[in-house]
Amino acid sequence: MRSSKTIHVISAHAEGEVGDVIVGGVAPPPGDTVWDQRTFIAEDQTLRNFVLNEPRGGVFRHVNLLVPPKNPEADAAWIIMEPEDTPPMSGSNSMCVSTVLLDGGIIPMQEPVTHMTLEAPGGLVRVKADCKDGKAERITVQNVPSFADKLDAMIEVEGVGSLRVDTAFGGDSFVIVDAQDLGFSITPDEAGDLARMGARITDATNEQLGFNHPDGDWNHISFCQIAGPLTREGDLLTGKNVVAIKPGKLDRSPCGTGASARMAMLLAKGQMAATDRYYARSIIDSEFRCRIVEQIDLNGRPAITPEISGRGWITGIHQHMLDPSDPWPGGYRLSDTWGA
Ligand SMILES: O=C(O)[C@H]1NCC[C@@H]1O
Repeated sequence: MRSSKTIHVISAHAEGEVGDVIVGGVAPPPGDTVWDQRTFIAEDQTLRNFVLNEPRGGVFRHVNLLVPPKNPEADAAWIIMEPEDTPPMSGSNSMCVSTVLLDGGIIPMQEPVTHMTLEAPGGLVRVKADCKDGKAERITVQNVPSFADKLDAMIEVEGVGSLRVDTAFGGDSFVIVDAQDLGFSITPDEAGDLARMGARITDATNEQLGFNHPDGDWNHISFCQIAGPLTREGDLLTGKNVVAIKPGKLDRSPCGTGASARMAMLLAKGQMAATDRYYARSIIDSEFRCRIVEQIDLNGRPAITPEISGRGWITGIHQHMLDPSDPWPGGYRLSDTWGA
């Protein structure tokens, strides 16, 4: 057995969404900030291709690279690699990383609660982990500033016609559409159609509305959130949603950045009070428990600090290797599974 590189990975999922964590074998990428390191990874593509592409990866896989923190407040830092993007933040991936850091013994666990500050490319996130018997049982993350952007905008989507949409940022950028407007009930048998429709709506929104983060460094819509109806019991809003991730898969978790974006949008529309809670359900019926921690001002724009909470589990340990004679060191993608 021979290998020109060996990458050590602890695999995990959070409420159904895969988030592997590279814990060794990769030197920190160049860059003065974690954002600059993210940009290197996104432009260079070598690591992304190696871990995301087949035969090691697959369209369902997200991979996180632990890096030494740049911010002195942070206990750990990481870069998120998703099928299409290398994003500022990710809810399910932050929960996978927290689970691996604690259950894997990289950061000492304090029972019953461990507090950590993690540095994502998009900023610091505060983590509270409820821990018992050596297991981080629930990960609660205070996300980066989230805000509504365009409300009740109209776009034209091929095969659909005019569609009413909202756009919002929750650590990543979303177009949010009403599932009922598209005739979806968000059930597993609709998965293929939801993924294809979501990718088309994301493309149409980028062409017709666009998105610019006020910090100037995230200038497209990444995801389409197809949002089911909400029910209210007292101060608790509950609702299903599904997020289409380009080129053509669905988030199996309720999507933490999506829940953050949806809360910012609901607050802006007066459909959620700052004191309400929101339980987001996924297409496989997993749940993130969410709330608004505070309302803030983001460069003159009303924004929120969202909190998202879910569970993560380790699924295995892998060592990815590259035999020098392997003709596909960068792997490959085919549209049978990578197409929308
Ligand atoms: O929970 C989230 O925010 C994510 N899940 C996969 C895609 C998004 O980054």
